[in-house]
Amino acid sequence: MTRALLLRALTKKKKLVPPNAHRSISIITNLSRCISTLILAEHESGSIKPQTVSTVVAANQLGESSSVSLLLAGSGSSLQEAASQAASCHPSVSEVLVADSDRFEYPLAEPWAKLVDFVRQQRGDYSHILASSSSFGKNILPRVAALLDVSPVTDVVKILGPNEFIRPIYAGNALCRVRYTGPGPCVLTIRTTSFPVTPVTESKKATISQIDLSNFKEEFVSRSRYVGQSTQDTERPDLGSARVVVTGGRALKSVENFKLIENLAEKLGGAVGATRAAVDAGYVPNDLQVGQTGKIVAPELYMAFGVSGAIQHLAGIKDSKVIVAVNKDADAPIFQVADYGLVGDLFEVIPELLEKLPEKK
Ligand SMILES: Cc1cc2nc3c(=O)[nH]c(=O)nc-3n(C[C@H](O)[C@H](O)[C@H](O)COP(=O)(O)OP(=O)(O)OC[C@H]3O[C@@H](n4cnc5c(N)ncnc54)[C@H](O)[C@@H]3O)c2cc1C
Repeated sequence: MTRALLLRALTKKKKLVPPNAHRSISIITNLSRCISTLILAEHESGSIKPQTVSTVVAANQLGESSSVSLLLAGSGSSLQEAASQAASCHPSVSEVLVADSDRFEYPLAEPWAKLVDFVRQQRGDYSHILASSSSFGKNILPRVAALLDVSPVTDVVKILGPNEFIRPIYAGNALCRVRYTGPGPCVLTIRTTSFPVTPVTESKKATISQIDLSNFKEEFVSRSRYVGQSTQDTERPDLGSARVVVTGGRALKSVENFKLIENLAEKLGGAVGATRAAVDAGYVPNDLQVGQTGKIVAPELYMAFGVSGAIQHLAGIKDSKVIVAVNKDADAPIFQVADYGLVGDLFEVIPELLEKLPEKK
């Protein structure tokens, strides 16, 4: 592919997306009992996070007559704002449960896991307990499963029925069909990039209930301590849910050079990603790592510069709608998965793209 063609393709981004990009998932279900799902909701600055809404979409696929409850914990006015938003985030949400206490100011796994068990005992049995496969969900749900003495099913990418799921194994090189046969509840983490949220016209507001925490014992929260949180650039979209992701690999060679990737991401209104080699070399912090041991992304446009295409990296990008790769090695494995590939030196290509792409609107 020539540079001129790549540039033309990028300036007409909309056309890059194939018509079948938003795949529909067919569901086989033999539901015989009512499905009642509790979802651990993530929120920030008074807003529910997009991955929680994707988890609601997944919950809907467990069965036709499912009821969906969202559990929000935290403290203060931002929690109540998030709860109010959660109540209308998707028409299938039937109830929003709010645990308002200083003890949940930070998302520590131990008190959260105890809270889930507490809520389950107070509000009745749930057939399913779900969270997204984010660091939040992956931290808490295994503890919930251990408390309930059940085995969790992690990283679900497709739901075939109330107890039958598809999940990736071997760094995404194989898909495994899992049937959960243990006692209830069925505890799942959801790979949210596989459950896109489609716009819904119906608007409905779920009821919001405050959880009575007077019997929630203090010793439940004593084992872990919040130390701190560092948040990167908040101007850019979240890597996990961005429409455009621009990723740089080891070939960038320095922190200084990595600014080329950041400038291009800025121009395209996208998020910055990195390979593990780039992270290990210290060019960017590790929360930008994409891949098997980093973030899973599914943007409309994924651009990889100086990325070889190791399987561990590809495991994190395979759901991207369009993949563009620039690498000076024509045999680099990334070209096997790229929709558009350009054999070239990124230090020439990126400045040219920066010059010729129109300014962000
Ligand atoms: C258990 C495990 C988990 C892992 N998890 C992850 C993960 O989550 N994410 C991840 O990314 N990796 C992961 N890795 C590492 C992975 O195997 C690769 O080592 C890594 O992805 C390579 O990064 P890279 O493509 O930047 O570097 P390299 O493999 O060194 O590739 C650099 C590429 O840049 C090209 N290049 C060089 N100069 C230029 C230039 N000027 N212009 C254009 N192209 C140029 C080269 O041709 C080469 O293809 C994991 C590995 C293991 C064992």
